[in-house]
Amino acid sequence: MASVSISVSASLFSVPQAQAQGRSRTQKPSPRQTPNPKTKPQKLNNKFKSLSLSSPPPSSSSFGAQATTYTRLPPKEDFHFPSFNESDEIKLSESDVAKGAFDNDSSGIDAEMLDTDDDDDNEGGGGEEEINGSLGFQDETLDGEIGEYYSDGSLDFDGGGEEEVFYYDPDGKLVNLSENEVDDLGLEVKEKGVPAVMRCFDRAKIYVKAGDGGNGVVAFRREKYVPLGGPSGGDGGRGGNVYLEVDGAMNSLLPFRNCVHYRAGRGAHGQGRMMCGRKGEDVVVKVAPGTVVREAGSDEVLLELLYPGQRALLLPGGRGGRGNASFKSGNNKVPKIAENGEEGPEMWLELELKLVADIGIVGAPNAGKSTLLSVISAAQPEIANYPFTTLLPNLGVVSFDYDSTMVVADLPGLLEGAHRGFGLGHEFLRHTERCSALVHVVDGSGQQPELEFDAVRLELELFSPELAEKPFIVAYNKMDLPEAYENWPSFEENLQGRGIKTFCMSAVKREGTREVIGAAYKLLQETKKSNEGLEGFQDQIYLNHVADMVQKQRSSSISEFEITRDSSCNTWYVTGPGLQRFVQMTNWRYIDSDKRFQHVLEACGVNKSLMKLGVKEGDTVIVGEMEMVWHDSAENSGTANMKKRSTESIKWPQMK
Ligand SMILES: Nc1nc2c(ncn2[C@@H]2O[C@H](COP(=O)(O)OP(=O)(O)OP(=O)(O)O)[C@@H](O)[C@H]2O)c(=O)[nH]1
Ligand SMILES: [Mg+2]
Repeated sequence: MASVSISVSASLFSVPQAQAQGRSRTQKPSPRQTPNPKTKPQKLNNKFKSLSLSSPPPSSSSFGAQATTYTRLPPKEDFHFPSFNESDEIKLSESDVAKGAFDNDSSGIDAEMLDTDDDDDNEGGGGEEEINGSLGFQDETLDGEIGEYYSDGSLDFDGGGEEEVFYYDPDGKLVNLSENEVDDLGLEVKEKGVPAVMRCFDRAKIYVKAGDGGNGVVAFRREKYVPLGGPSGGDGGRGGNVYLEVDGAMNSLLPFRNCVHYRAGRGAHGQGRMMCGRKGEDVVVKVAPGTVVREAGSDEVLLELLYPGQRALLLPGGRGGRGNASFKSGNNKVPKIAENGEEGPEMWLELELKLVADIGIVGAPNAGKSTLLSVISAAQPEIANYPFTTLLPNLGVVSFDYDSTMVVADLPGLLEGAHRGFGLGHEFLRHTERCSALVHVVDGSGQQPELEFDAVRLELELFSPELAEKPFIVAYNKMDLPEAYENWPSFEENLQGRGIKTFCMSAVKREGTREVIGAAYKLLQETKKSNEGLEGFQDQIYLNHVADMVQKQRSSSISEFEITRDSSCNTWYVTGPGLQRFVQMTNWRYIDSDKRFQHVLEACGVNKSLMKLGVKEGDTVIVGEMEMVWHDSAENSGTANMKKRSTESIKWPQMK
């Protein structure tokens, strides 16, 4: 293994890796490392200013003829910091993680960045730490301990006792703290995570709110020659609904990075002359096929939106408040009462995308997965001779003829230990859960293709046993290379001995790819056949159950309530969804609202229950958001009329 190529590969693929693994603040920096730059951003920025900008992102073409597939990371001695004196160019990863870390003036890298002294040079430390951080990757030592390599060749172990954190104190002095001390000080040390574009690719958190209903109004008809025209206040309009719709053109949840809040319009208020308010505008949130919806903080899946065109009514808008025309009755022909519009429900949602692909291409980094996808479909994924070229899944449509097509997903490479968060592939493995079958690409030119195959299989099994049970075929790639050609017979024999269907191909030369994809299609057909019964059923999935739940809660009876008492402050809490909704919709500006409120409390038994529980004169009673004071003077008056007694006994509302 040529050292140059390895160092380059390592430096390139470790860029996203360091991000994906999110080196935590508790990880111990290597002895030569200077403090975590995140603890002193100013220094880091200054450093970056002096180091960055002028260097055009170099291309990978001049490197990597020797790059190899890794199922585990290269040994420490093979890894060294790339020489920046070379005229060779380096291609930075798409994610621009390390953007700015290299100086254009490549007569050499900044001396401080390559500083191999053990001193704690603060000024140079920011740059060095960043380079180290971005180039860090993990390896397993002989005794199985997990360590992290850094570009200066140092190895750092996770499990080595109490972790340390370095930071600059206000005087600019370097301080080394244990984790506990950091917590005590309440220092905020930012964790490195996966880049936003990867984080938001298949996960999003959004806020949705249905529109509030418009208010009803009190109005009376006044018209020439129409004496006693009567009430004519119109009802408010209904609030807009929130829908979730599957948009076939979307293939990620990235749009939610910029737009988080979705609010439907509120209904217009009613007007005189019996004019009802306009309905609020609906809001349609478009999601990619394969989106799973949960309420934030809950594991329960609310919806699975799989097929383009599917539309779910998620939150129904609030009902419009009734105007006084609606309250006209034989007893009260001139009602001076109208309702507020009902508030629209709101919710934070967690969206998770699981791509809906028929076939998933899995394998170790650099095995040729993207090359295979580019050959069998019109997709043009990035292909390069270094691991982790693919940072996000790519989709391609393979069409055999007009009728038979299938969607194939090329996923980021899997490393041994991916289930523990090594590399990137694990982040995206859930996308294979919906695939009907898998194509496992193996780099035949690797040193031990069988081991590579087994390592990736193990990762799949560790991620999810169901995934490992999916039907799969193996595509042994790079047959055009002599090493692969030589290894093929033993590989084939080994796998066939285990009853695994194996094909050989050269994706670059487009040889053998048809057979591979033909076999994958056959597998797909077989799986579809066995799932036929289920598929028809899936199309009939009812998607409005969340809205139904909301409606059900809305229509819950007003007489279902609970009374609790806080004896320390003589306060009674009357709670119940029906009552709360009633309070919210009561418009206290109108005189008749008070009477109606009293009447309802009496009718649904709140007053009776309170008296039974021993409510006393002057106690506070809280119903919904309304706070009132209890007066039991009417009880002493001895009137037998409950309604009247209630009206007199409690002076509603007495705002505090
Ligand atoms: N010689 C030879 N090289 C190949 C073949 N297939 C792919 N390659 C090369 O292998 C390198 C990696 O190919 P990719 O398709 O990017 O590999 P990948 O598995 O998608 O890699 P990641 O996305 O990094 O996981 C590229 O330089 C390809 O040109 C092949 O059949 N023969
Ligand atoms: Mg790829």
